[in-house]
Amino acid sequence: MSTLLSQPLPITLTPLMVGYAAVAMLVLGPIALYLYLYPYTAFTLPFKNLRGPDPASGFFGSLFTVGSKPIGRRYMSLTKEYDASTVRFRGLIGRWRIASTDITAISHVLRHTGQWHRNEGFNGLIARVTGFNVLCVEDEAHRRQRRILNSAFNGTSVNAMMPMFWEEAYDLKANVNKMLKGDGDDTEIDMLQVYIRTAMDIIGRAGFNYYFEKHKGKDGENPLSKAFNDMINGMFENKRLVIVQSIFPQALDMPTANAKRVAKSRAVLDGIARDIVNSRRAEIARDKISLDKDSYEGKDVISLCLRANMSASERDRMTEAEIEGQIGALMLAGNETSATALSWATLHLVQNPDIQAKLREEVMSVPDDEPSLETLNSLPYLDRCVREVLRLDPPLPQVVRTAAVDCVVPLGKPVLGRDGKLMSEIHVSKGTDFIVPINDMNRDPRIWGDDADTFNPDRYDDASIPRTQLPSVWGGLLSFIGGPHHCLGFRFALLEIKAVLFVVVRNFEFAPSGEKEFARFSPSIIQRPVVVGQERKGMQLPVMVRALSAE
Ligand code: HEM
Repeated sequence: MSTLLSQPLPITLTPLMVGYAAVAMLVLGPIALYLYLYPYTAFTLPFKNLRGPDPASGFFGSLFTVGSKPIGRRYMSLTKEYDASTVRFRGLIGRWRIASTDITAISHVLRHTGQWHRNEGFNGLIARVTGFNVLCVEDEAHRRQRRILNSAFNGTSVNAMMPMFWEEAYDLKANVNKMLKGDGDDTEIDMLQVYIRTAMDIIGRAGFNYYFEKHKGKDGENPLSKAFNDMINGMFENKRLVIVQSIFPQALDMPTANAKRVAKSRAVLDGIARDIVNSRRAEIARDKISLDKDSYEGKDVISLCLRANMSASERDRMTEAEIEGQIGALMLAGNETSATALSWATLHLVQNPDIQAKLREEVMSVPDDEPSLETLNSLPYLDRCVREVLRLDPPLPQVVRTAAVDCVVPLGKPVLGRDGKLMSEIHVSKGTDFIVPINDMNRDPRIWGDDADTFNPDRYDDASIPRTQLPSVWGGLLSFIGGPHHCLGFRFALLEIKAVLFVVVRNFEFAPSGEKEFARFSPSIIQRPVVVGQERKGMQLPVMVRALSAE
């Protein structure tokens, strides 16, 4: 038998036969792929009994059907339409997704990080552009990185940042004053750009003791922010490319102009990150900075991580590349999120002059320009306004998790399946996406009251709000999510937002600029304000600003 098998087959391949085989593969390959992606996957889907829209397109599935639903009500309206808190629909190229407003299911998915990873395509993309940092690693690597990073994001470390938040907030005030016309009139200012600059300066100082302003090149640009922005634009500018790259991160290895641009910027970013980490390490080694000193120096995230790393056991340490990778992570996670939240806050204050006046009255009642942390945190209306902004306009409107293994998701309330039977759990196959609809849950009238779509900081006067606890790390809101991947920077973001709002509301008055209407737009991960009719200009927040001291 073995001798027979080792004999060459008595077939001689002629060029004609090779040609036929190639044609057969070209014809049959796509057919086989089609049958696998569509009828086969649908037939073998363990949750095929769930209700949901039938795919409208082979390639896009139901994405347009889902995308056409109003923002903030996207998944809520689907679940209403199909009378089931959990629905299924097909996404891109045959990939099935589950969306759920069932709190037990959401909680389960967010907490079971061994079974549910962040979207693998997205993790791959982030890893390629910023390295293997906390934003894109899972399981043991995530736990290890997070343990070290926690030392920099705990309450004590973040509270120590207060003086720096004040300095940056007053720097913002000086910048806005420079932009104002000298005659005391209102001036139109794009406050989003103002906040982006401030948030970047804050993350530079707090994250890695780096001053963007001080490190400018001959062209007047900061090389780190230039490399970072080039990389992000390279990733997100072309919407079609974003889709391709998030499914196949390997697309960034192809020698396209875009991929070369991203790789070039990544190399610059890596080089600067290495220099920054080396400088922070040298400072620690020289003991130039003592943590006891009454200064912010030496308390930035990277310095604190380096110190925590030194005292950790070898297996618990972050590698050199991982520490350097946190710089990109901080710039990615900590800049636009806070800047966007501040922009939404400003827009709500513009659209609600009574609320703006009430908030101003409160912040003006504080005698000190730079109140203590305790005083800032004890301002009830400021707290309610921040809470309401993050509820109604969470910078991340949703997060997606992907099943890393075949698993089961329990439901708090059974749903009626297509076969008319009740389902109390959902069996899920590896690779299925699960959407956590932050936006929708933050606007659920059952939790937040009948006026959940309205900006109303007074809703928290009612101690029974929120009526149900979401799996949340702060304020009962899903905005920073809950579970082991909850926002590492939530304390940081809250203090930053409060300090900046305190300063801007105390010093400036905001009013609408003409008849502009604003809309919510999520071209990538973050939901930003755009001006209706000027969507091509991208995110912006042009509002009229007047200095109060000029009155
Ligand atoms: C209003 C501002 C912010 C909001 C609404 C926000 C929200 C979120 C959300 C929803 C996640 C989970 C993402 C996911 O797992 O898919 C997240 C993760 C994260 N955020 Fe924030 N964030 C904000 C500001 C910040 C700031 C200022 C920093 C840093 C200084 C930061 C650092 C991080 C990090 C490192 C993670 C990854 C945590 C992990 O996976 O373990 N965030 N954030």
